Amino acid sequence: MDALLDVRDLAVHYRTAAGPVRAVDGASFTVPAAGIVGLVGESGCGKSTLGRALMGVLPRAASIAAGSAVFEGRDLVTLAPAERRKLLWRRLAFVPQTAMNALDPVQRLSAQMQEVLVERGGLSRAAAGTRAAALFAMVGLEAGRLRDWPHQFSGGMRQRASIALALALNPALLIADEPVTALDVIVQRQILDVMRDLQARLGLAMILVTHDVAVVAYACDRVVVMYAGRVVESGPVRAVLEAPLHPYTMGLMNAFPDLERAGGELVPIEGAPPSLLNPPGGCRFAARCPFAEARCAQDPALVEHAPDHQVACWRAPEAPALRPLASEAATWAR
Ligand SMILES: Nc1ncnc2c1ncn2[C@@H]1O[C@H](COP(=O)(O)OP(=O)(O)OP(=O)(O)O)[C@@H](O)[C@H]1O
Repeated sequence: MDALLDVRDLAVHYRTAAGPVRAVDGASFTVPAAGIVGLVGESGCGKSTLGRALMGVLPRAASIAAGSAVFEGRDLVTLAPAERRKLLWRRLAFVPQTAMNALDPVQRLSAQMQEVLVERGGLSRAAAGTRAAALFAMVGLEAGRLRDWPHQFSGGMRQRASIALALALNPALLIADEPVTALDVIVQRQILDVMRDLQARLGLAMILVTHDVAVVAYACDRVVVMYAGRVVESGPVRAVLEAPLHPYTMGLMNAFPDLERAGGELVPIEGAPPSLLNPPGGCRFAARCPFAEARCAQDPALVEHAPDHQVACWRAPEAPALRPLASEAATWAR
């Protein structure tokens, strides 16, 4: 697989009074040059931190402690800030967790577009106006709405506008952090349709950070499942979601309603991810895993179990026998 981005053993720590919080603790995965990769896991598993580390927009208390993230042949971890800034918007763009963070509430959309297109992209004002209208059309917004202020937009429209803004300078990789989380299901689907359509038309790569496995199933080509700061399973969406190898992936699939049809029993995974201040040794999911055994006290490595399908679970070879059990609510009851 030709990787656009190759993340290896990436570790990101927050400095706190109690010691380092290992929010990302040895995460490895690749992103191909085109297609949508879903980065999925429960709240607190380190997805947002990972996305922000790749973008170079970590909060002050956080820093990359180890690993690499090679994007178009250059390691984002060691890249000088000035070099990294050159990549932002042009090669690498970001849609932050709330669209209101992407949009400036005190500027009309047209001014925000101009700022990116003229100041960062070097377009003339006239060319920027044409490009802004085309970008709005691409995400399904009327060009006339460029004159509006962000507060005049609905949540879905704001999300469309922030995607248009992120795509302004034709990036090769777009990282979107929970782009549909605050929206109702119908609007979620519309935004995901826009993202899929743009991916296909423009041929770029996207990383879609989400806690919702139904979003991954609906919109993504590949999936990277994160648990407690680590990648526990990754591969093509179909392979991973139709035949999950990790009990955490199996559990996530029971815990979310399907975007396309209602119904079906939702079974939560009891408990919560461990604190990343002092992560447990061995498999980090073991404490919540209905299939944990003595050997799970040892840390399972992320290995290629099937072509292009990686998993970190000692019991992955038994997955075909575990899957039917994992779909029963009783298995997860404590
Ligand atoms: N500023 C911070 N200081 C200390 N710890 C933090 C900080 N921000 C996040 N963390 C911790 O880092 C871990 C990962 O958080 P992160 O937000 O990346 O997870 P997430 O999977 O994206 O969850 P969410 O969807 O809730 O944002 C969590 O344990 C969280 O408590």
